[in-house]
Amino acid sequence: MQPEQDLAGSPVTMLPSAQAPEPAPPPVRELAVPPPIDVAGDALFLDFDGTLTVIRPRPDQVVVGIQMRRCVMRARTALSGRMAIVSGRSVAVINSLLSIDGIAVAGIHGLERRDAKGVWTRTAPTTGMAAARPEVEALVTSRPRLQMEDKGLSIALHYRGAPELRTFAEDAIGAIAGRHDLLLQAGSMVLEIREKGPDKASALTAFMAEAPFAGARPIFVGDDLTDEVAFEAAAVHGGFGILVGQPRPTAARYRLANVDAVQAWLTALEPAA
Ligand SMILES: O=P(O)(O)OC[C@H]1O[C@H](O[C@H]2O[C@H](CO)[C@@H](O)[C@H](O)[C@H]2O)[C@H](O)[C@@H](O)[C@@H]1O
Repeated sequence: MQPEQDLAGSPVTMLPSAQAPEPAPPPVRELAVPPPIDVAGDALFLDFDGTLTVIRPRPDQVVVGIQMRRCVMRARTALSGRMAIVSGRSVAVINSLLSIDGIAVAGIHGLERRDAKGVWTRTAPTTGMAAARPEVEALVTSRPRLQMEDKGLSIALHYRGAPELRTFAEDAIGAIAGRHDLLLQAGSMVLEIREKGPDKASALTAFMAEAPFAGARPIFVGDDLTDEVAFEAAAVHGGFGILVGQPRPTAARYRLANVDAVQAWLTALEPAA
């Protein structure tokens, strides 16, 4: 190996990359189980997939358990309506899967929102998304084990059924996002191209500016990487996040192990004094 010269002119021996020291991974904090919900002062923001429902091989296989639905309804009543679902799914899909009349929902990661009074806010679709759509269709035609989920304001490319295609999918969808000026967002074995605009953090912030959420302490419960910004937003508003799943570097303050633990935590909510 030839020594190279550093800026001061001294010879510097370059290590082959195999010998270069790996940066230490960030330490993973062990998080405590969250305290009970305070029904007098808390507002609850719930992610959907992986939080209220167990992850399934395909998005259309998901169902909400009867008991979980009851828990969510009971919590909403106990919190005097200070509850919203904040999901990557569309509001329409949340409505049909959860089927709770009038519940506040932010869908497609915040790009659409129906508030507690039933008022809608929706990001306008761009021509970029329209131009990207046939390109994603062609991609999935070329690799049928990838799955396309068209949500209008975003298109998800799922590789849960073909994990070995992850790098291919990242490169291909990344190029499409770049060509059409769309955001690329990674989730749980999914890559999404989406319109620019609100995310889960801004959705939480928007709810917190309105009745009946204003003045409450926000708690955001979620499992996915896309929930991290909402954990941070909850903290900014004086609350905290609860990570669902395995420990990982996170902005959440507490952790629940899985969907069953979320249900148990919701079931144990304290009645108002
Ligand atoms: O924000 P969320 O409510 O957690 O939604 C995130 C995405 O969830 C769905 O995909 C994920 O769940 C599927 C069903 O369990 C699973 O098959 C997929 O691999 C996961 O990524 C949903 O299909 C997406 O649209 C949401 O963005």
